Amino acid sequence: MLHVRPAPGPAPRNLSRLSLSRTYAIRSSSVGGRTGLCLGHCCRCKPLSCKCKLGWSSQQPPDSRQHFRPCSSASEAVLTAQSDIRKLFVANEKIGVLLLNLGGPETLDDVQPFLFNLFADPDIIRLPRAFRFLQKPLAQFISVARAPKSKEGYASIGGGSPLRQITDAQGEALMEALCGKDIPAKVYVGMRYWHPFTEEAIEQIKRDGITKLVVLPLYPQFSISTSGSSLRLLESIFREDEYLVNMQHTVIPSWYQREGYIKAMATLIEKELFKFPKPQKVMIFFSAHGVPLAYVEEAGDPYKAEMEECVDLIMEELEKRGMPNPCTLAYQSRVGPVEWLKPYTDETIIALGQRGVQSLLAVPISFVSEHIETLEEIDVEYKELALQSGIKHWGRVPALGCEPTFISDLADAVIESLPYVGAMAVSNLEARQIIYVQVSTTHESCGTVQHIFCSCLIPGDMHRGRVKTCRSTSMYGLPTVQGLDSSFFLATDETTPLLAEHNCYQHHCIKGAGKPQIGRYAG
Ligand SMILES: C=CC1=C(C)c2cc3[nH]c(cc4nc(cc5[nH]c(cc1n2)c(C)c5CCC(=O)O)C(CCC(=O)O)=C4C)c(C)c3C=C
Ligand SMILES: [Fe+2]
Repeated sequence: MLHVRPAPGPAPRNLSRLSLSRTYAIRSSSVGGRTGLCLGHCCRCKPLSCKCKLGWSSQQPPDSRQHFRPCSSASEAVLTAQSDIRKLFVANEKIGVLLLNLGGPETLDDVQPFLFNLFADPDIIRLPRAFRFLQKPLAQFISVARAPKSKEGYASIGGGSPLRQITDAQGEALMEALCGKDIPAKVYVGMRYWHPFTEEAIEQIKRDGITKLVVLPLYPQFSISTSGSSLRLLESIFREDEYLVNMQHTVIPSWYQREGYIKAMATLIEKELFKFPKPQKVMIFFSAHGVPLAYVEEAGDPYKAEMEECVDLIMEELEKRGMPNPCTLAYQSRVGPVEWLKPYTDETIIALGQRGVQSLLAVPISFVSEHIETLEEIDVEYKELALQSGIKHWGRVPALGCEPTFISDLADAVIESLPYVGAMAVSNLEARQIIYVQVSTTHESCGTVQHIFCSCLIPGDMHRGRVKTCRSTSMYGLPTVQGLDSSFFLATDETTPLLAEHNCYQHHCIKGAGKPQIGRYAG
């Protein structure tokens, strides 16, 4: 079935949630000793040109620790909410932002080992516990078998993935944007499957003596297979490391609903629409990277729900701008024999052609950099398929990359998360069992139920079977919703009975708990 929404679009939504962000904390752990990567210094902190009111010194001494010396007094701060945050969290602190991303092979020789790393990840190939010993042999087998096809793809886009360069540029831009907002911070890039690996970034963070860390996966929507996997790795790194145990941190697990991101996407779409002969007739075709269906249906991955909501928000923004175009959401890039999220992009393109759609604008929606699946799969394969299927006019929206509104919004997301950095004591989290929960708020005045966040992390094994039997310790959701204090919502088997009425908030267990219950945020 096609997920096609004709004009004029979805029911009106309360857009106040656009300002919501979500933060989580990770438990701490240990790390191997590799060289790390960081993106350098606060660009504006040059003598006499430093715009960071509470920023680093204008000097750049060889000892990186000195880069964090506050360079002005609190009296410079204006008494606004943001400047209060600055006063509280910037002075005498060394703030780090860790961007998490997938990573990609930089040369054709990297392709097979990169694929091995990817398939060896139990969040990518989810084997039952009893078969875990097969993970690496299987990864070896699949990576060798897939490498020739993947190499062809990477060869056709210049011999390697552009992901590292783009992510580095985003990190530089984010650092500049933070500095421009008077938050001096160092930005680090930690990739999941290729250099610079997350472990390398963490080593650099330790060497730099970061005291407050914001972890920001560069995936707008959360999936177990992407942000979840990276956060799980980070959690295992943090677990036994003395330094990391004491380093205050927070995580922004997804940010697809942020106003700046939505507006930046709408602007990119708008610009491309006007390249068509009849912009109002163009079908906006959102193509998201797929995940196996079982992730959503069995493991409770919020990816599909977040994706659909994200598309709705972008379409609402376009409607507000006078572009009530029809739109479709489909899922691409499936791998292997199992069923993935549907509708599939290729089948949808064919069906749209058969239905007489003349103009299609492809929008890559699950990733904010150009990569093999935009440059090869969409630009070459799907374009060809569309033209063969009778579609006359084809266009593609570029990935956000370093688009200024987007980067500025990421900087705001980091700043908004600062009050939550370190709010969670690691010791409180021992022996908790985590389940998936979806947290919603019900507006007393109108009765509207509004989705707030979906807690997700997650050792993968806990997704199997009934929630009540899960054994893993892991994620803790921290909703950063206006009107809530910074106490934590710990969705655990143990805390579930403790949840009691609290204002108008409800929690729903996605799996296992049946009926929605009135809950409270347990601090
Ligand atoms: C939100 C984005 C992504 C999701 C979800 C995702 C899930 C997922 N991916 C694979 C298998 C492969 N992915 C590959 C590359 C790749 N994947 C993403 C993003 C998501 N993956 C990106 C951005 C990239 C490209 C990186 C680059 O080098 O440019 C690949 C390798 C390429 C290929 O051979 O096709 C594989 C394989 C699975 C199995 C999965 C969910 C379980
Ligand atoms: Fe992928």
